[in-house]
Order: sequence, then structure tokens, then C-alpha cells
Amino acid sequence: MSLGGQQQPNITVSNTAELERVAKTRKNLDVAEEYKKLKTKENANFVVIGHVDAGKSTLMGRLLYDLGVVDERTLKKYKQEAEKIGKSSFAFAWVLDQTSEERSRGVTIDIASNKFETENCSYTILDAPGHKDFIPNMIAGASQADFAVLVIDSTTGEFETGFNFRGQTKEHTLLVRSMGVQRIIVAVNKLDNANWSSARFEEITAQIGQFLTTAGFNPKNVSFVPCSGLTGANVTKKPKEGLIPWYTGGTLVDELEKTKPSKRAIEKPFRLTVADVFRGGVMHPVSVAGRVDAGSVQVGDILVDMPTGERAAVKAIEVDDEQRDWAIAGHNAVLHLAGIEIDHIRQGDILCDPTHPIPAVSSFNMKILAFESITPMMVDIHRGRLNTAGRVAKMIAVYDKATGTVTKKKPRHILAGGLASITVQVDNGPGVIGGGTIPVEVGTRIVLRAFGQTVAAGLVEA
Ligand SMILES: Nc1nc2c(ncn2[C@@H]2O[C@H](COP(=O)(O)OP(=O)(O)OP(=O)(O)O)[C@@H](O)[C@H]2O)c(=O)[nH]1
Repeated sequence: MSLGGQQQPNITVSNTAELERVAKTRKNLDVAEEYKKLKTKENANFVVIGHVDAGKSTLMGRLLYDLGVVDERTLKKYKQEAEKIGKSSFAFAWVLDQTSEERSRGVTIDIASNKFETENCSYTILDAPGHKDFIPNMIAGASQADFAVLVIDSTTGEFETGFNFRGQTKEHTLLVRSMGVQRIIVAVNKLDNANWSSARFEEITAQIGQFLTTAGFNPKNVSFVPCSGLTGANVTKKPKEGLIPWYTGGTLVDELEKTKPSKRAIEKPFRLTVADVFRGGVMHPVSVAGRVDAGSVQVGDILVDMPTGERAAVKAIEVDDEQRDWAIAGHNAVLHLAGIEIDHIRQGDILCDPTHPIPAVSSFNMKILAFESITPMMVDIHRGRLNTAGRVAKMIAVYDKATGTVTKKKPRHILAGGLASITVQVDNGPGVIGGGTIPVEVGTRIVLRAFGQTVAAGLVEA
């Protein structure tokens, strides 16, 4: 068994009577059927990636403003404040930062901090860009994303800096691909700085296109949009006549609308990765927010928290700030829980169907794409929002990237860019329940970092 040191959930509970009381309220709904009946818009989640200062916040702020999520008065206020400090161009970026801040003070659902709707779909921008701790946050976001928007600064010199060996464009892109994201929209941004030059647009699309193919994106899942977050050209509206006569494609929003959310794992056992734990008011002393990764949940269900193995009952559910009887894979949900203490559930834990809990293991095998050269070494293991210390304990095999056949067993080291299998050992935790273990199963996506850099990413294997 490669998932080593597996813990059985020890079914200790804080309050059995409470669990039983809540379980009685279960309406025994067929959630998959209810979901089919529901005529709501599809929801898609995406991450925004790109080099520092590529204009990510400005572009998303512009999008939110043009779609009416932020009103004129608020923008005016930001513009005045921004002018006061001599940075008038920051007003749009503040739209994004401000909404995320405000929302997180209300119902704490940080993963759903920025939402907007188009005609056919509602969207959630995962993890507002510009965050100090951007990469760990991006890993968490990417693990829940249906697609990514890669923002490129097309200003002369800036594109080249962002795209060079140590620039973030490549690291972010490899990361989101490793986290399972298959569709990417490239916003060739700040094209106002390049005089809306078609030659510049083509130069950038050629280079990025080639890189995306080598990073494992299928060209049919990649699209390029010339735009300017600052002027708003080609974000939600076609640019003024004559501005980009050479461009026949759609706006950024048109491209978003073409993107179908990935298929939901509705039939699989329930899994929700806890993004946030909070007191949801007097009625709800223990609440969690997160995305339903698989399966479904309904009021009255008993769940098990992993890796602690504690049970909890679902007292109430909110989806999109509305009270609901159920939630299903793909939903960003708030679950109000009973029968568990607030300090017994942590960010990064997985709430599961108790008949099929995710294993909590102290070691696991994974197939990696090495970003840097790998030897037996200390690493930070990132699994969605969870991050814990560990080490590369064994190097199992290196594969040929084209054919997948083993080229070397028990290698001494794995070269950057190589495909390989390794065993990862989790360090002992500081005596907490589930310490020294991490909830993973076959197919879980893991990112390994060391010295502040991503060194490898891949999937847990059997
Ligand atoms: N000319 C021009 N400038 C822009 C555009 N978009 C953003 N900028 C400017 O570029 C700078 C950086 O913009 P941000 O939106 O903060 O960039 P960011 O990528 O979110 O930055 P980080 O979060 O720090 O990585 C600001 O001075 C913006 O005003 C654009 O479309 N055209």
C-alpha cells in the first residue's frame, strides 16, 4: 500500500445527542434530481495569474465595474482617493481589493470574494490577485478552478521580463496546469502601451502559445484576447472603431462565456475542502466555507472531518448567500455544523462522507513534473489550502516524457523538467490530532515547494 501510515477515522464526537437531533431533520432528498430541476446559471471558478504588475487587479476591477458589480459612486471615490496619492490609475485595482476586503468582513467566504454574472454563467474569481502570499494562495485557488486567466503586460520590455526564466508567468502557468487546469484565456493586456500594434500582439501570442503547448495545454483550449484593463478596451465592450481593425475575435467576456465549467464529480463520495472556519453568529457557532469538490450534501447529513476523524452534523447550508437544503459538487458553500467544537476543525481539512472518508496518510507516492532538480530533500507539501512540512523520502523512477516508459529506476536525482515518481513523507505534527498525516487519495493534486520556490507538482498515485 503506497498510502502509508493510513489512519482510520477514530469516531470520537463532541456531542452525539446533537448529531442525532440534527440527523432527524434530514429530508432524504435525491440531490442529483433536485440539481437537475434547478434552473440556475452554471457557476465557473477561475484564477488570475501573471507576472507582478501585469495589471491583474486593474483588469479584474475593470471587469467588475463594467459589469455593474461596482457602482459609479464607489469608483469615483476610489478615483479621488487615488488621485490624492498621485496614483489615479490604481482606482480600478482598488475595486477588486476593496470588494474582497469588504466581503471577508461579512459572511466569511474568502474563496468567493469576487463574483459577477454574465448572461449565461456566474463566475467566481478565486483568490484576489495582489495577495502578499500569492503562490500558496494561487495553489489553493487553482485546485478549485475551472480555468485560468493569464494576464500578460505587452509593454516593451515588460513582457520579456515576466516571461524570462525567473519571471512568474511561467511558474504560475506550470502550476495551474499541474493543478489540473486545462483551459486558459491569455489577456494580452496594456496593449494601449504598445499602440495597439498587431505585430506586438502576434509576437506575444506566438511565444506564449508555444510555451503553453510545451506546458501541456491543448491549443484548442487556449485563446488570446488583446485588451487594456486601464482604458477598458476589449474587456466587456468592443474597442472603439478602428482601434484594432486587425482583430476579429471576441472581448474578454466573450471568451469567458465560451468556457464551460469542468465536469462536476457529482456521483463521487462527498468531499469539501475547508477554506475557512468561522463563527456564523449566535445560531451557528461553527461554520465552514469551501467548495464542494465531489458528491453532494444535505441538511441533516453526518460528515466526518479528516484528518481528525471527528464527526459533525450539517444544520444548515448556504450557497451564494442563500439558505439551501443541499449543495452539490462545484458549489461554493457555507455549512453550519453541530456536534463539533470550532477548534477541532481547521482550514485545509476535508469534510467527507463518513462511509467513504479520504485517507489521512503519513506518506504517499506521487507522479511529478519537476520544476527544479529534485533529490531527497525537505519540502513544503501543498494540498489545496493545506500546507505542511515533509520530505522527498524516495525516488522511485524517471519516465520518458513522450512515451511514459521508465527510463531509470531509483534515480539519484531528477532533473528539472523531468517526469518521475517519488515517495513523500509527512513530518510529524506537533501532537495535534491527525498531526503527521495529510488527507490525500489517488488523484489528489499536490505541489511541492522548497526555498520559496515551486520544485515539483503532480498527482498522488496508487
Ligand atoms: N497603460 C496601462 N497601464 C495599466 C493597465 N493595467 C494596469 N496598468 C497599470 O499597471 C500597474 C500595475 O497594475 P495592477 O493592476 O496593480 O497589477 P497587478 O498585476 O495586479 O499587480 P500585483 O498584484 O502587484 O502583481 C498600475 O500602475 C496600473 O495602473 C493597462 O491596461 N494599460
